[in-house]
Formats: sequence, C-alpha cells, structure tokens
Amino acid sequence: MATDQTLAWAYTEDLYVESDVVTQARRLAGEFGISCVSPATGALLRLLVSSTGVASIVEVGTGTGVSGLYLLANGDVTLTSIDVEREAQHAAREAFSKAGVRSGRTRLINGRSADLLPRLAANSYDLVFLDGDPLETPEDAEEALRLLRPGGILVVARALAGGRVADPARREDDVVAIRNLGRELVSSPDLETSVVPVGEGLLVAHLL
Ligand SMILES: C[S@@+](CC[C@H](N)C(=O)[O-])C[C@H]1O[C@@H](n2cnc3c(N)ncnc32)[C@H](O)[C@@H]1O
Repeated sequence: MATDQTLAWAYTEDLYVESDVVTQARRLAGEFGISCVSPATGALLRLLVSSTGVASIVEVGTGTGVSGLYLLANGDVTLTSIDVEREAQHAAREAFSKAGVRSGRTRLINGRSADLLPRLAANSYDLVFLDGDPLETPEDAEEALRLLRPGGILVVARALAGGRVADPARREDDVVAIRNLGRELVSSPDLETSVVPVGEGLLVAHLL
C-alpha cells in the first residue's frame, strides 16, 4: 500500500511540465537553499485561484517566486508577498517580470510575517497562502483569518511536513506546530477544510 501511494505521489508530480521561468526560479531557489512548492502543488494553487474568482492574494514566503508564478498565472490577480530574504525576493521580482506579470500586480515586502501581517487591512483578501517558517505558521494563520474576506481561502503549505505529521512518534517543534494547527483548522466550525497529500501536504480552508 505504501509503495502504491509513493508511486501515485511521484506520478502526480511528474505529470506537470513547468515553464522555463518556473524552472529557472526553482534552480535559483536551490542556490539560495530555499525549498519550493512541488509542481503538483503549484498546479493546485493555480487551479484554486482560477476556479474560485480569487482577485487578491497574500503570501508568506516569496522565495524566488515559484509559488508566486503559479498564483499569478491566471487572470488579473494581485499578490502581496512577504519574505525575510531580500535577495530571494529580487530573484522573484525578476521571475515575475520574465513571466510577463505587470509590476502593479505584485507587492513584495521584505520582513517577518509576524511584523507585517498585522499591518495589512482586515477583511480585504480572497486568499492567503502560508509557506514561511512552520513554527510561526500558527500565528500567521490567526492573522490570515483576520485578513480574509468572508468566503476567503486559507492555504497552508507543507501541512503534512512531507509525511512527518502523520507519524505520532515525530515530536519535533515544527511538526508539532503544524500538526496542532491542522487539527485546529479542521475542527473549526467556521471553516470548511481539506488536507490534500500533494507535495509536502496542502491544507485548504474555506472561511464560511
Ligand atoms: C519554503 S520557502 C517558500 C518558497 C516559496 N513559497 C516557493 O514555493 O517558491 C520559505 C520562505 O519563507 C521565508 N521565511 C521564513 N520565515 C519567515 C517569516 N517569519 N516571515 C517571512 N518570511 C519567512 C524564507 O526566507 C523562505 O524564502
């Protein structure tokens, strides 16, 4: 069974052929030591945005722009993206430009999510994508729920920590933080949720 699941996971990831711009951003991320959303995760993010009429997005964890390229792929979506790594954000800005994204559609803010999310306007965004420090993600999620409009979507990356969350013997701080957050969101009466075992796991929550 586990082998079948591993094969299914690899098959799903291999289905997607990425554009040259995404491939280049992924390669640069490797040089920065930044891990990016997987191709199948990117495809799901793109689908979420295009199929739900999302117009305004906040992202924590710009990296070199891989996830941003997927979030910006369709329509006239605007992206506010936060990262502590200035150089990586410069690379992301270049990637967005190469992909033909108008500069007015992106706002890249350098700094920590804990400092910056509280400065963004409440009830103003359609989707918040959290892919920063897993230890800070629970607090970021609280802020994200404040930022979202009713009907908005919260997406938490690496929600299964690549499988570690499912193993109760794993008690590392990042695993415990993400495991507890996942349980909290899934049991919230204010949210409709799905945990998708794509990439390192994606938790999607719809604010009711
Ligand atoms: C997993 S990478 C994100 C990759 C990006 N989402 C992608 O798929 O291309 C995590 C990023 O979050 C940034 N980061 C970590 N902690 C952060 C924090 N507290 N506030 C803002 N950015 C943070 C790191 O510098 C890193 O670029």
